[in-house]
Amino acid sequence: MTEGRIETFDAIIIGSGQAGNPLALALAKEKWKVAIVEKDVLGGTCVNTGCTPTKAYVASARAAWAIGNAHSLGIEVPKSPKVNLKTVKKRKDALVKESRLGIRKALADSPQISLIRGTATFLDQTCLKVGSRTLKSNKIFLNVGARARIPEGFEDIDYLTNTTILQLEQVPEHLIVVGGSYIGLEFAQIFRRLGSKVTVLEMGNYLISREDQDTSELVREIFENEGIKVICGAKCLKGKDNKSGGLTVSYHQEKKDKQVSGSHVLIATGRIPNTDLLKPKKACLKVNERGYIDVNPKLETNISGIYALGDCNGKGAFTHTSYNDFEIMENQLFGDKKRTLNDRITNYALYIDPPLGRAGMTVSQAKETGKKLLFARMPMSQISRAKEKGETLGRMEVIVDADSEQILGAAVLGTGGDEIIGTFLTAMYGKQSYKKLMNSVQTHPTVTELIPTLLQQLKPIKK
Ligand SMILES: Cc1cc2nc3c(=O)[nH]c(=O)nc-3n(C[C@H](O)[C@H](O)[C@H](O)COP(=O)(O)OP(=O)(O)OC[C@H]3O[C@@H](n4cnc5c(N)ncnc54)[C@H](O)[C@@H]3O)c2cc1C
Ligand SMILES: NC(=O)c1ccc[n+]([C@@H]2O[C@H](COP(=O)([O-])OP(=O)(O)OC[C@H]3O[C@@H](n4cnc5c(N)ncnc54)[C@H](O)[C@@H]3O)[C@@H](O)[C@H]2O)c1
Repeated sequence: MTEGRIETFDAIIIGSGQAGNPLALALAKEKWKVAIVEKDVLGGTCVNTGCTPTKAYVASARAAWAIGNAHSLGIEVPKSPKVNLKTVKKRKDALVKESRLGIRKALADSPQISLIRGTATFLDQTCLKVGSRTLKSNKIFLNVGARARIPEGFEDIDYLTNTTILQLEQVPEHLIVVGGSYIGLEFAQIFRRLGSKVTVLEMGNYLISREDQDTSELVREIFENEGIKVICGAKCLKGKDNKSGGLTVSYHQEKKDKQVSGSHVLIATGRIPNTDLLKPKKACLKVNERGYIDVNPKLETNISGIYALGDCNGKGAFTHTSYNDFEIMENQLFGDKKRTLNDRITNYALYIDPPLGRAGMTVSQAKETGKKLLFARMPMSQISRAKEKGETLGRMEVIVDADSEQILGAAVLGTGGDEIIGTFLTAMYGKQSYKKLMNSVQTHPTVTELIPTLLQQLKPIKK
């Protein structure tokens, strides 16, 4: 099986992601001897090629948009600000570096932790190979994350992914975005606002297909009003690098073969877990047909002593879900063992502008439960704070179980939606009757202060 010297640890963590780093520190605090293995830079997707850099770009894009719209608030500035993508990138790089250095320092400050650079592959259920080293432990925690999925027909062209688009120093002339979901939409609006012509090609009949169709249609309207071309029902089949420069994407729509050419193509067609790199078969680790490692609510895999956390277990695909996996693991190891995946309420935000904050079920999902439902919706155009800001696009909506009076889900597409959604989420975690929130007094003038009014307007809806 293994040859040479074997290095033994109390725990081995693979991947310095949103679960791996805090777990290493928590185990070290309990005096465990820990190895954390990372094949790339520290911090994983969120820090380097996900949340931090994209939200830094969202802020720059928002500044460009605000200047363009300042005249509507009585501020006279040139309508087309000059965008310097090199400076935008430099600001982003500094933020990323700061986070990465923070992680490096925290890990280095603990004598219990060995940071091992390289790709880990299983040799058996307790041993891993990293370069020429062999590591052994009875506790192995996998936090290997995911990478961009490149569809067949695009492998050989000069495409961009969420990683490489963040290295550009010139704004693309015409960015074609393949995939109209979270990654595609955030980048589409960022680059439109920074000055690109943008075309979004989405295979499904509507954008962000996990949302209710009318939410998706409202997002499409907002995008089209900003000059983004949205083409749905477009199955992208292949890409081609043009001899004269630029690229062409061929797609199938309404039974016809069509094409669109642009200067750059971003592939945003989903993620695949990095579990293949681990050679999971060597450990007899059960991986599903999409490559995700099967776990139970305690994050245990089919192999005793091996756990999977974060995007690679397919139970969440967000930074907060990965971090929550760490919290569950810590509780299972050192706490009262009561925390599990079953406690988690779905929540996330789509960082377009205005943002979409989401908690719990969509209306379509709530209807599928067969419960008696109450529903209310309020347009942002009726909310004073939104009017004062001059940001009246979008709406708030909430869905309630009529019998238990508990909130099943909420969506806030509108100014501050990413923050406002937290009010609904808190009530949901508290398992309170919606009437508690309805009878609360919220601060004026905020969008949140209209949540009690929204709840007063709840009406039964048909299943
Ligand atoms: C463009 C983009 C924007 C996003 N924006 C948001 C957002 O706004 N909000 C949000 O909540 N989520 C967002 N996400 C999702 C979020 O980034 C991830 O869910 C989050 O980073 C959790 O990842 P993780 O901890 O599972 O693993 P990761 O952070 O991906 O870390 C896995 C680490 O494991 C390493 N690794 C993999 N295999 C091996 C191996 N065999 N040996 C050694 N090391 C290995 C990798 O190099 C990597 O560093 C975004 C994602 C993308 C791509
Ligand atoms: N704000 C956030 O929290 C945030 C932001 C970005 C990414 N993320 C995370 O990253 C994950 C991945 O995001 P994503 O947007 O890449 O993936 P996704 O799986 O959400 O969407 C991929 C989209 O590409 C489309 N598609 C697939 N193949 C296609 C083809 N050949 N032609 C045209 N369209 C095609 C699909 O229909 C789908 O709408 C998300 O699940 C999310 O958890 C989160």
